[in-house]
Amino acid sequence: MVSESKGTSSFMTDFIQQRGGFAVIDGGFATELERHGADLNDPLWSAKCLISSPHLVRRVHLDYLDAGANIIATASYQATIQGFEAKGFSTEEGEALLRKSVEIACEAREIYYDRCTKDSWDYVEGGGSTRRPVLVAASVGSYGAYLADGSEYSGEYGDSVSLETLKDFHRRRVQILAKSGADIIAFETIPNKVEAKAYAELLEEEGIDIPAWFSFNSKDGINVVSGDSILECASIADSCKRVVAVGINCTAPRFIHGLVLSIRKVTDKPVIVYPNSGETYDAEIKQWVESSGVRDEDFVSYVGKWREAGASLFGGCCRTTPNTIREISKVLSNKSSQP
Ligand SMILES: C[S+](C)CC[C@H](N)C(=O)O
Ligand SMILES: N[C@@H](CCS)C(=O)O
Ligand SMILES: [Zn+2]
Repeated sequence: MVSESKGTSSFMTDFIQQRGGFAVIDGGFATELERHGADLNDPLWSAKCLISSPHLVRRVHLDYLDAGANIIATASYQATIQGFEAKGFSTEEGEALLRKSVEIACEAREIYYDRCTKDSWDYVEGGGSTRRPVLVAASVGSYGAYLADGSEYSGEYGDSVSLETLKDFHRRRVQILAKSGADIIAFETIPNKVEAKAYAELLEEEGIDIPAWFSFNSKDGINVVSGDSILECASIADSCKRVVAVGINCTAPRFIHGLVLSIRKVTDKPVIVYPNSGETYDAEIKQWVESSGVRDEDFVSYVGKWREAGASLFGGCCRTTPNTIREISKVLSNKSSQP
């Protein structure tokens, strides 16, 4: 969609500007799959549904579009060729499943557009009728996500996993997703500096011609989960010309404000935030535990502050729902219409 580097660099700022200064991302994808009855106790986690229930994947995308999302992320967070091969699929079949994750999201977008037109939900701008544009973001989870042991929340891969190992691990998936019809690649829940570096080098070496966002996770509001400095991590993202937004996801809401301020110190690129509910993930049982009592409403009440701190893309991650996204959309639209 965007092939020139100039086009890539202004891709997200233009999108945000056209939307009125902010954009809304979707919420917990796996969470909504589970709400519809999916059992994600599997090494592929949410990506299992690409095989077992693609109709549910499409349904979840539509739930988030109906809730007001401007950007939907594909079911490929834990979809890797290596993971599919471990299930007995061929390399070609694994590659096809990756493409399918984007195809389903694009289908959902078409259904949504079609409904908007038929139901006249579209809005009128400059006299002509138009519809809310939606971006499809191809999700790429970390090597730790593939390990399926929750190590995207520690970022500790051991000494045997080098920068080159990580680049080789992600290379083919990134190549496939870049040519899949997605508008942007969402590198999410990045737990450490070396993986950010691997992504940045891959984007460059492979001449990836669609934009990307880098989103890190933190459990103390100061560093990313591995203990690496958020400033260093965000600087890697800032230096990579394909990266059009930098931020934080799958992190407790109470840490977001400080992290946005830190990221702002090292980049002028749009800042993206999509926190989780504040609960903790138990990888043994693949369940979220220890509710901190953060409710959708509490979460949403922080959004204005995050915007003041310099963020412009907002959504939710694990354990957030279409309700969260509906509330975020409402809060932001109300703020924008205020004098
Ligand atoms: C973002 S976490 C909740 C994803 C699931 C994890 N990688 C696992 O497989 O247990
Ligand atoms: N977007 C992912 C989770 C990232 S932590 C999913 O829900 O599949
Ligand atoms: Zn998450």
